[in-house]
This record gives sequence, C-alpha cells and structure tokens, in this order.
Amino acid sequence: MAPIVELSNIHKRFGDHIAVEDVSMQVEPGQVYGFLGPNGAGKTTSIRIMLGIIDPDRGTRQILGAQSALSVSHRVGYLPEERGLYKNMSAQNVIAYLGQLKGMDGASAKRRAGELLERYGLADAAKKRVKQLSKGMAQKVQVLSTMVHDPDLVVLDEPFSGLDPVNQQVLEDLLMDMKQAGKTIIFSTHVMQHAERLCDRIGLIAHGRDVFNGTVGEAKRLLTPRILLRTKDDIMALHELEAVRDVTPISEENGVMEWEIVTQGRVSTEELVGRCMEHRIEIAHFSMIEPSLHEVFVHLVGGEKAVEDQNVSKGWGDAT
Ligand SMILES: Nc1ncnc2c1ncn2[C@@H]1O[C@H](COP(=O)(O)OP(=O)(O)OP(=O)(O)O)[C@@H](O)[C@H]1O
Repeated sequence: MAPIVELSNIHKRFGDHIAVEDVSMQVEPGQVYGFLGPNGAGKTTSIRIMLGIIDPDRGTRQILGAQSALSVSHRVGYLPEERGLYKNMSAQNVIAYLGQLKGMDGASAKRRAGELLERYGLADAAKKRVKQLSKGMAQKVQVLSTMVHDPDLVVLDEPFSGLDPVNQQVLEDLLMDMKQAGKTIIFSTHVMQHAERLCDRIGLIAHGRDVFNGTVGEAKRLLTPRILLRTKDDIMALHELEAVRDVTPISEENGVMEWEIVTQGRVSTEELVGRCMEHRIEIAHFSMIEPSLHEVFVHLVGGEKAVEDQNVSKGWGDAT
C-alpha cells in the first residue's frame, strides 16, 4: 500500500536561516505518527510543506497519492499551531462552518458538529459563542473541527499545548478513537509522554535534521535499561560478565545495599540473575527499568542542555 504521506529530503530556508535541512518521513495508512523535536526544530515548517501551505526549496512530497495537498484537502483535517476560530460564532456553528468549507452540506455539518461536541463533553458549549469559551475548550472545539468532515488524514500541530492534564487525556482518547476508526494521524509535540502512549511510529528532528525514525520500542532500544539490584552480599563477581561495565553502590538500608549495574549493550535478566545464583548472591530485589522516550530524546538531541539551548535560542522557554 502506498504511504499516506511521504516527505523526501526536504530543505527550507527563510532568508539566511535554514529552518529544515534534510527531513524525510513516511507515514502508512492507519498509523499514529508523532513528529517530535524541541522548539524551533522545524516541525511546523515541515508540516506546512507537507500540506502545501509553503513549498520546499528542495525535496519532494506526496500526500494521499497527490503531489499537491490542495487537490486532496477535503480528505485532510488540520489543526494549525496558531489557534483561531470565529469568535462571534457558536461552537457548533463554527465547527459546522469549517465542515462546509470542506464540502459538507449545511445540515449534515451541523448535525455532526453537535454529535462531536456531545461525544467529547462539550454539549453545554454548543450554543455558546467561541469568545465565551475557555482557552482549553476553544482548543478542543478547534480539534473537533479538524474531524467534522470525516477526513482520512488528520494533521495536528502541537495539539496538546495549552490543555490541562484532564483535557490532554480527553485529547489522547479522541486520537485513539480516530485511530480505531481507521484514520491516519500525524501530530507534532515536544512532550514525549503523549508520543510514548499514542504513536506507532515517531520521527525525531533537531535543528532541522532527522535524528531518528522508527517505533517507540526501537527508540528505547537505543539506550540500555537501568538495572538495580538489592543484596546483602558482595556482587563484584558480576564484573566477570563481559557486558558489565560497572557496578555502583546507590544506597544502603539495614545492611542491604542497592547497586546500579551499568552495562555495555543489553544483558538479559536471566543472565544476570543466573550469575548471581552461581556466586550465591542472594537477591532481595532486582529491577530492569526501560528508558523513557524523554531520556532517549535528550540523549539523541545532545543532553537536557541542548534541548534547553535550542528552546532559548528561539526565544521560547515554554516546556509544556
Ligand atoms: N516564516 C518564517 N520566517 C523566518 N523564520 C522562520 C519562519 N518560520 C519558521 N522560522 C524559523 O525556522 C525554525 C523552525 O521553526 P518551526 O516553527 O518549523 O519549528 P518547530 O519545531 O515547529 O518549533 P515549535 O515547537 O516551537 O513550534 C525556527 O528557527 C523559526 O524561527
């Protein structure tokens, strides 16, 4: 099956500033694809290129089998980074209006807008004007407007920013509903937890360049898990294992020492526990903690400082 979206070696410069240096991505039908990167990494620029809002200086794009996103725009829902709805229209009418712009007839658009508002906890807001809604509610209305015309592909630029934790969860549920309905979803974020929970694949960019492309599991395997072991016994014998680089004491309680075992590459639990048994090391507790996507992200982007520096250099300190 042809990919729903394909960007190949996209470059984009604004004056002297290179926003996107060499970005490629491929999104298959039905996938949830997370487009990740620090502030200023080039996510919005890449999305705008994908949707035909701006053209790349170099590179090729394909969306829903077309070279021009305009010809397939009725099959696409888009939440831009800049939020904005007609403030004097009611929530239901604004969603219906955006549905009509995507080719729906007025009655169906209004009915569907009402259904969506009801389903996602905004029935009371249906008749309220957009200017009377809280920022988070208005954002939810805007997200719902991206799906009113039942698109095949939904592209959401930073959909979680500005939402409180409860509404972030509502949005996660909404995205999972869309996935279940067979939609393809692309969303950008610099908050890894959403991507970790939702994505089939992720593309990570930094400074306009691809840093990683693959599944969340593949990303996590780039780092070795953290191994912690509690015992009263001497564990220096574990150094005999070729993969064990270091054993470091972490804490001690009632004569039981907690150790961190640092390995080179992956070691199986069986191998480590087996070696402990051979050397009569009595294990009080053993855990192997997989890295979080955030840790992988920080590792790939070059450390927390690099993530912060990139944010600061763009003048955006917001980490939500
Ligand atoms: N129209 C423009 N003119 C000049 N520079 C631009 C323009 N659009 C983007 N840039 C610059 O290109 C770089 C990439 O911006 P972009 O908005 O694509 O990043 P982003 O990853 O979406 O960031 P954020 O997460 O903060 O939205 C930034 O340095 C930005 O300042």
